Amino acid sequence: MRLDSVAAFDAALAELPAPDAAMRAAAAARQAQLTKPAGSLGRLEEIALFMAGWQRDARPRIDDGQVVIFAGNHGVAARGVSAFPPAVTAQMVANFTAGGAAINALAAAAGLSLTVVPLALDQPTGDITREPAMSEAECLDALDAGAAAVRRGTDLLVPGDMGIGNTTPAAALCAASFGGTAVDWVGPGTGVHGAALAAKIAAVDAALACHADATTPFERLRRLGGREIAAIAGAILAARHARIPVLLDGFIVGAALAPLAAARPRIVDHCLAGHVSAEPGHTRLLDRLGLAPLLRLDMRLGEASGAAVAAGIVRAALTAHDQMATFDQAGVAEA
Ligand SMILES: O=C(O)c1ccc[n+]([C@@H]2O[C@H](COP(=O)([O-])O)[C@@H](O)[C@H]2O)c1
Ligand SMILES: Cc1cc2nc[nH]c2cc1C
Repeated sequence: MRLDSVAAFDAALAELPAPDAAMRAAAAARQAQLTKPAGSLGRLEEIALFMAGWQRDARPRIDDGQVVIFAGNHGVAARGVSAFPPAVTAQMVANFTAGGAAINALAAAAGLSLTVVPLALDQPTGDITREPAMSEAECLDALDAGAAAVRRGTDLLVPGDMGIGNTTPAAALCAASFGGTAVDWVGPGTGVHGAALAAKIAAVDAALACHADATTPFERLRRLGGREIAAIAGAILAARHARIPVLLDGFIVGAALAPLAAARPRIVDHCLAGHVSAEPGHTRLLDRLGLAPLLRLDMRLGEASGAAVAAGIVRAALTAHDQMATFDQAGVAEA
């Protein structure tokens, strides 16, 4: 799908497809016959039904799961809001491409492919404390790049982010979308403390004041977000229209959804929260999105790493759903 105009973005957000209720019901009927007390596989059972509804298959599978990492640079990083210099964004993209990052190992462990999409890394966004992050054309380019990165035939999308400084726009998007002030949403990110953390809080409060009149999902993304953040939103929206289930990573991926979810809460219906990040605002964000994380491992890396680990749980849920015997087949007496 193309997200190359504000009208196309607004229309995509306005008309969200629903899961296939008949396939979900067929999966539930199968699950009721599997050799276990009803409900005894806990959330694994709901995961199998969720996947059945979105994949439109009573025996859902992950044959072609795709991790996509979007990378962008942020003008606000010049304010010292990160523990690392902006050059690390491009250096980590090279590391992803060379195969040496955590996500390379974790995607391989989970049996997922990995795509890396660098977005104009030599052009940091505007400093959100005093100007819009992006022009309308830049934001549309990022949204459309996100949509274009979703491979046809993908059966699970796992979007991830890389962008030094991006927990600052992420916090601003959360506050603008769900209320509260900077202190409610700002945390250490890569590891800022003391005076740097105070500067980060001040930067988010300044951004909120500067862009208080941005009230639509597109304007919030454009003015307070970043290229990789808009691309993640575009990928998740495109996945919805292709009925591809999505496994969410940490604070930045969730924040990309915040402006969309504030207007259309059902945008998260095709999403599972892979984990809750150690970034403190993520707990609050998942609560606002109405999502319960699959894992709590104190991870705060980004780059889809937490979601890639959670993909192993989703795969386990689907394998049990597919491979277990029924009471009939196994000759086990029912309740
Ligand atoms: O995913 C998370 O919850 C998460 C939490 C803290 C930091 N990160 C990663 O660290 C970078 C942003 O941190 P910072 O301090 O530069 O704003 C960016 O590349 C993110 O992928 C990611
Ligand atoms: C080294 C490093 C790796 C990352 N991966 C995602 N965000 C990151 C931030 C840093 C600093």
